[in-house]
Amino acid sequence: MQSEVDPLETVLLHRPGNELKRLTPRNNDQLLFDAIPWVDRAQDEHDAFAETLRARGVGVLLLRDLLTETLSDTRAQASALHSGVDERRLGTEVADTLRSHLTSVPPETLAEVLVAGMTFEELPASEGHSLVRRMHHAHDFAIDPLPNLLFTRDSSVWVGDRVAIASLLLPARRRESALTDLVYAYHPRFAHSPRAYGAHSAPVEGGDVLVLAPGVLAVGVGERTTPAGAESFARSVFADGLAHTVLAVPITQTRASMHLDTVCTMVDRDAVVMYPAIQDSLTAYSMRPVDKDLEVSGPEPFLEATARAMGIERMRVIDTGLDPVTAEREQWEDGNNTFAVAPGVVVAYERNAETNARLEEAGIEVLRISGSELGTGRGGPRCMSCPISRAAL
Ligand SMILES: NC(=O)NCCC[C@H](N)C(=O)O
Repeated sequence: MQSEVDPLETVLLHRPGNELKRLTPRNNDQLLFDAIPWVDRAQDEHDAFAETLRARGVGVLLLRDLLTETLSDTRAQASALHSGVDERRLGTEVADTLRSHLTSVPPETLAEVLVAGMTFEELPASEGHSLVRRMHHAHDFAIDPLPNLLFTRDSSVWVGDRVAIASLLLPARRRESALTDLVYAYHPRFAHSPRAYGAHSAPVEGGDVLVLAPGVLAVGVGERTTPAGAESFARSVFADGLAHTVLAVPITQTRASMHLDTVCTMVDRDAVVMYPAIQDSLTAYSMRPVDKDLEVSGPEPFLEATARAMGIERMRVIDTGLDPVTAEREQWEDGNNTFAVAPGVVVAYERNAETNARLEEAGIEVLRISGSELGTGRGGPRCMSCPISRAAL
């Protein structure tokens, strides 16, 4: 992975499943969804997204399949039970019973529990006495569901030939990286993939990381990725020789702009689509390696810093030219969260008609998908995809 826009070869997606059926008006805020999705329709939309990618020759890997295959390895199973069964929540009696039950189930069932979670009423029966069982409500979660696993972008990031397991900030998402970590550690397909960064480091989420060009990364710093996360990530990629410049890009700490890719994505080798409201104010600090340390300069305008680091004359911004209200509406609905499958070819939600029209006027091919249900989790095509390999041109 040398750039955001090189022709996509293989991508990791997660087809949403029963974990979405756990969302209620009482828990959706905490589980980071803005509405209650219609699950069958969300699955249809996701199938169409995967088919759009396959039709372009992309190899689509589904996280659920990889996880099930991974869990046939007993070391992976032990590690999954360690991260999935929380003794602090369950107490020793329930935790022991649950662990021994989950050790005896087939890998598909274990994968389902790890992804869709388990309520107290679904716990296996036991002979022992437990205050925990008596006092918890039947619908409380013994294992939390992971509805945001859909957004595979955020829990791991490939840079060059290395995979970095992201360190997710919010409790509702933290366990996602334990699952991706497991797949990369034990699935035969990834057996010898070298690692970068690690899930226990300072917070960095994949939606904040843009691979702008060979050796040049941008990392959004805002609601999810912290300054410490951006700096440690930069130190780690410099130590591994994966980059010569990392740009730390401050973004507003709001839900609308939770990651850098909600306001800016690359659509061509030298072009981005960007939320107009931030175009003139976005800045970047440049980090470069010097003698085992790093040098920090800036802040300076984002577009100048990126062009210089990439060695191009200027970064083109597809000027959506939208009036502020339409721009705000389409940004909220992930209009700027496009997913490049090749230089100048992106997948985008069809509902953002104005942004898509401007992209086409600028010569970008837009592959439209519907996302009215998928979008209830507040993420677009880029958020829902983790590119694993792109053809280096
Ligand atoms: N890269 C992204 O912007 N991902 C979208 C994540 C949405 C998810 N509901 C979250 O709040 O983390």
